[in-house]
Amino acid sequence: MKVAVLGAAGGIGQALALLLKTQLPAGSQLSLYDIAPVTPGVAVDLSHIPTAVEVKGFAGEDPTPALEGADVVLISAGVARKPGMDRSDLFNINAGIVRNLIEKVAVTCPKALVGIITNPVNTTVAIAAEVLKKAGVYDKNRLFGVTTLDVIRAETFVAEAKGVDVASVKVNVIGGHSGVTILPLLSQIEGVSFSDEEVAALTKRIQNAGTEVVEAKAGGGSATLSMGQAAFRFGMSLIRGLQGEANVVECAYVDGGSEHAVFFAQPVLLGKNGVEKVLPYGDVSAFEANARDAMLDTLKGDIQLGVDFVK
Ligand SMILES: NC(=O)c1ccc[n+]([C@@H]2O[C@H](COP(=O)([O-])OP(=O)(O)OC[C@H]3O[C@@H](n4cnc5c(N)ncnc54)[C@H](O)[C@@H]3O)[C@@H](O)[C@H]2O)c1
Ligand SMILES: O=C(O)C[C@H](O)C(=O)O
Repeated sequence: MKVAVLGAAGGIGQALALLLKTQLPAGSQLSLYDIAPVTPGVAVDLSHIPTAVEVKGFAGEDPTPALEGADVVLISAGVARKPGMDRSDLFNINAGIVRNLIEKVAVTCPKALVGIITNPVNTTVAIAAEVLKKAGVYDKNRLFGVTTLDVIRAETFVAEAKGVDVASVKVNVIGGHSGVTILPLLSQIEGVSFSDEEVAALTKRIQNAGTEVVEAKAGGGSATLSMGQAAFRFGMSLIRGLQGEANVVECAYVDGGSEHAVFFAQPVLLGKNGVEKVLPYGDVSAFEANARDAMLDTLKGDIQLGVDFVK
């Protein structure tokens, strides 16, 4: 198994690379790429950790050597928010970065499963899809927007609020990855109940959790450590699916034939070809149905921005 991390010298990239180096299956290869010249050094640093995972680092303008033979590509290359910014404010810089990297993926490892972390995810995933279509290699089952951070936040905040074991809390988060497009389905969580006020407050906190971190870091970036963990969880699920493990399910932002939007985050069954099956997200409360319907114009607008960028 070869996993490539693009943006590997960054806050997310380094946290993710550390987790992958320590926990990828024995015999795996970890390939780190970033424009930052420090990247080969990050790889040397990690290579001193005694696990049976080979690490190589690549810097410079061309990610091709890092992508050769990759089974999974996780992309966190790009700029992060500062206080006062929305994720959409990152579009001007990150759209071009994702386009250029995906152009190389299309040529070098078109069969790889690609997870996009770079914001604005609602738009960068659409950009990636259009680039892959242009190159004639688009397979909707192999492209994912990584929304796992919303899931782990929801699990953490629910467990805190209800005083239950966090390991027992499972939450589907549907829609997209920004503001009102993040919709945790709190009504489905087994063993706990919420008042209307609690639902409203928890939903808002999960939607604003990225901003909570951006403000707490006071200009020093956005979530990196929790995102490293989220990307690791998602990347490992992709790998477990590729290896033929049964019942590997994660919520992800996919082109899955949703009735709501071309790209929509919901639970997907992962397998040897990426998305094995897009699963129904189940029953929702009236509050959740309203919130879902109310987000759709925003989500569709975000997607269209990505389509127009590549055309
Ligand atoms: N999907 C999510 O839930 C989620 C969560 C947190 C952050 N993010 C996003 O992830 C991205 C990265 O965040 P971060 O905190 O790691 O930022 P960071 O600034 O710490 O790291 C970004 C890295 O990307 C590299 N980079 C820039 N342009 C590049 C290019 N063309 N090719 C290769 N590497 C390039 C930089 O050198 C840097 O090392 C941001 O866009 C952020 O908004 C997404
Ligand atoms: O909020 C951000 O800008 C980063 C990320 O999307 C997050 O949810 O933490």
